[in-house]
Amino acid sequence: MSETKNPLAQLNDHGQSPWLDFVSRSLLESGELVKLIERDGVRGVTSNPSIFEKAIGQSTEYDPQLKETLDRGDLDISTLYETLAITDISHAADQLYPVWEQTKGQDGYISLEVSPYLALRTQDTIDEARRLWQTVDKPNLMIKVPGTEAGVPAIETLIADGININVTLLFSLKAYDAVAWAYIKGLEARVAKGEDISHIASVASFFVSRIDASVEKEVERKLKAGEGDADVLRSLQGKVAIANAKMAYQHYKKLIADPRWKALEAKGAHPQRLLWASTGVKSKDLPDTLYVETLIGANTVNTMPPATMDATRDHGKIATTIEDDLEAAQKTLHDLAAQGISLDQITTDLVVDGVQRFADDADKLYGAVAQRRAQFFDGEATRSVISFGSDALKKDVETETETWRHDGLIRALWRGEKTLWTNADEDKWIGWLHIVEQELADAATLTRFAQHVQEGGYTDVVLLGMGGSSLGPEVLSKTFGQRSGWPIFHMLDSTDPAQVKAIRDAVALPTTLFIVSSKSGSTLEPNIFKQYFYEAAGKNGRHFVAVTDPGSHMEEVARQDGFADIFHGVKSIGGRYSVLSKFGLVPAAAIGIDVPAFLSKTLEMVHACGPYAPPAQNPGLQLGLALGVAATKYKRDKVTLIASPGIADIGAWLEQLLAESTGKQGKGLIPVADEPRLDPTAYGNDRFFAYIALKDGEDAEQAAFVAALEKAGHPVARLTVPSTLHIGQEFFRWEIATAVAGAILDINPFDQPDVEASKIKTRELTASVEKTGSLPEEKPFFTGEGIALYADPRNAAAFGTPTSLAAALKIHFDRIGSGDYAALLAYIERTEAHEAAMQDIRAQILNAKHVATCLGFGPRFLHSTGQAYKGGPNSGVFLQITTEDAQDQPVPGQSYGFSIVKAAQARGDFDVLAERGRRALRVHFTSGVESGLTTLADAVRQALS
Ligand SMILES: O=P(O)(O)OC[C@H]1O[C@](O)(CO)[C@@H](O)[C@@H]1O
Ligand SMILES: O=C[C@H](O)[C@H](O)COP(=O)(O)O
Repeated sequence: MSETKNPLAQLNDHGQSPWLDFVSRSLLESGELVKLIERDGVRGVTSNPSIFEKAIGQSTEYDPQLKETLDRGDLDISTLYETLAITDISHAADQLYPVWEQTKGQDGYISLEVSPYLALRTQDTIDEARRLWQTVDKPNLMIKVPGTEAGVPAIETLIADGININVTLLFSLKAYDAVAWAYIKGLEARVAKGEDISHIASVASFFVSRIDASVEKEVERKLKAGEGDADVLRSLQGKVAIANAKMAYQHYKKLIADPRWKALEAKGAHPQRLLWASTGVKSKDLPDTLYVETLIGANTVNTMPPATMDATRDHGKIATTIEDDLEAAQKTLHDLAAQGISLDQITTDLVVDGVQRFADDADKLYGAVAQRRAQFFDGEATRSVISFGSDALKKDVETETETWRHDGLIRALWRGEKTLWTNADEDKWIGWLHIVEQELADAATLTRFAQHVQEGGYTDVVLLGMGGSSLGPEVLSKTFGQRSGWPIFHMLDSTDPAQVKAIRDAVALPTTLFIVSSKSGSTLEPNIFKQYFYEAAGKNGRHFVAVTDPGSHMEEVARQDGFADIFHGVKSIGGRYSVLSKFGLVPAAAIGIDVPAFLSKTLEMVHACGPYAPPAQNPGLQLGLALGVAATKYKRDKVTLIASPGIADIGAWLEQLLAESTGKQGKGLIPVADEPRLDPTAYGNDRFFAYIALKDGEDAEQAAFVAALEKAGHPVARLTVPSTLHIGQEFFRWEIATAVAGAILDINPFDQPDVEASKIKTRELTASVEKTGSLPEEKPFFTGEGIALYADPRNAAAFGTPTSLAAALKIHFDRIGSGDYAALLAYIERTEAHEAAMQDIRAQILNAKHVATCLGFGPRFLHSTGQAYKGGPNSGVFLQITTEDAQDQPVPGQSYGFSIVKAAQARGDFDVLAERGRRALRVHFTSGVESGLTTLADAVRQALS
């Protein structure tokens, strides 16, 4: 060896291994790392989230790999980041491998940190470390685990697994002691299992410069405040961190002299070396090699950022120093305490701050990856623009976005942490978050089913179900339309006998496939629909399939009656979140929709809304925050849905999602779908508009109307759907948005407590029919003009003895105040003509009162908006419409027909509305629906004129 070693390379001679605290694609590809190893004796590399943020987030070095990866297909942001990081880590491991071999596993390591988001959760840290260890699969990898309280048991378990661990974020002797013992215990556990411990390596990364930076701040504060002894305070600068590290080294010596350690050493264990981390000086007043020169000693590592490494190579003074001036070090620590600065407090705060800093940098890193994903992958999933209408709402949403980012709340949502909502059982209801990937993996089942439908020569498919079991399939069938060569889709979600009969008449029974859909399997309607059509179809179970949750009553029925197939739902998915599970997909497959293509497109939105997507760019989160903040802070709780004609039916699905999820405990979002238009300036300040626009399918008038709404200062979320195949993206976006809005509203978005109440009332009424043969007598407070008016005593008192229907309606409508909504609940056949007639009546109320108006057909809406009407804010004014039915249809096996069921449902509904103190009036048509509708429309006109 003729050449003199540069100072950096001399460190090895003092028993210290220099490691590089940096990694990047160019460092590895340019041969720079190999040069550092060969020329400077560098023996390892460390990375952390901040380092990857610099490498990936602030350069274009990774663009080629990103592009190439995305060209093969979309990935979620964390997988995308990991693909890049793991490529670097593996590459670095290969370049360091010769060092690992030469030093017999003492050095030659590359460290990869577990996600900082997990630093406070033990089991997640263990799972993540194991996953990374297996994925990288290199013997010279170290997994970095924070030395937090949650990290300590993880370290013990991982060491016992045989994984090399770099314990990071250590600041205090106490924390160091805990992790040192975790290492010892982990090794002992291996010995107890008879496993080898000679190949396991670990370092304890003691952070240096951050301590001095904190002390400096405290010293400056004290000097400014004139507290303490100024000279002593000044003398502390640049000394405390080194003193603390020196004490750690003394502790290390004690630990390796402990008999428990000695026993392990005898079995070939490597000591857990102290690694000086955070050795780049943070203060410009301190020498750049300070945290190198003062901490040199046997069996230590110093991981240096490139600048510190360059400075050391250039002018470092290398000598063994770690045990120099121990007394002075002790005095420094004593002086610090005497000046009233608590090192304990500083180090405690630094752990919290360290976790947050790494998480903040990880947020930036994922943000940068997300941006590149958007740039290189034309996923189109994020095309949404929210115009807030006011700076205040915009600012509040931004503040809320920052809270969600800082506190990692979107990840809490994806983990199903129930504290995000009401701490009830929300964690049991998040299966919908992962259903798209799961259904994609099971796509073959649906392809087989589609084939079965085609081979069966079916002309018609009839879906029998309510709410979440029917609204999604309805959107899909209307959005995709009749596919040539595939059966015609029909749906029954009404107990109106005329509607039941209309479906029966519309289909060719011998070539009809019935899909009986009910998650619970116990819902009244699908059960009686099945009885009716099973009889009608000659009890031929082969023409029936069931979609239901495993073990339900419906499954039992399906088995008994020999159904052709039974498809299972997922128990952790509630009805209104089930459209992307078999509940939406079985009917989709039956009418010829390309399910895998549909799901693949949907997955792009799942990725865009994923746990690692930056909150400001997460389309579902942004929509949910806007909805939640607008409702809670600005009373803009009437979510008015406007959709392009080609996807218009999504409004009905959204009504259920929003209303049933959020309308409870006197709070909630009131969805307003398919409402006639009003002059944009005439709307109240209680509206939030959402415009779901089909690209290339926009209606010009509608688009102009939306632009005018924005101009008038209303908040408008514009969501662009690139094509009908993208409709699944809207399902997922809105599911996330609803769950988020639920968190802001502080309700459980996954239960429907008030729907049950009217079901109970209905059951009581049908039970009484069983006994007496008819529904209990009720007394109208007005009859005439072919109608009868009913109300509970409290509501009836408001009407006195009206002289006409119009007079009663006037009293009723006069009860509507600003901020209220008027709802029409029509228990009549849902035909185009009836819908048009009801929409006319709705328009009259809207034009006269300028309040939000809703229209629901019973009993369909009971499984949708019904929850919010009863459990949501008491701002609804309800007009229930019932009719004498011209003709009944029997319910096989029951003493009553559909007409009685529908009447019992309407009465049960009304009773609960009354019980909840709602303003409600029931108009009953005694001479049939057609004349009743004409009479009602006239009376409404008079009442409002
Ligand atoms: O699929 P099921 O269990 O028959 O339920 C139908 C609908 O009834 C409700 O449970 C209550 O209305 C909805 O949430 C659900 O979508
Ligand atoms: O393992 C290395 C640490 O993550 C790194 O040294 C921290 O350094 P910093 O305090 O400069 O961020």
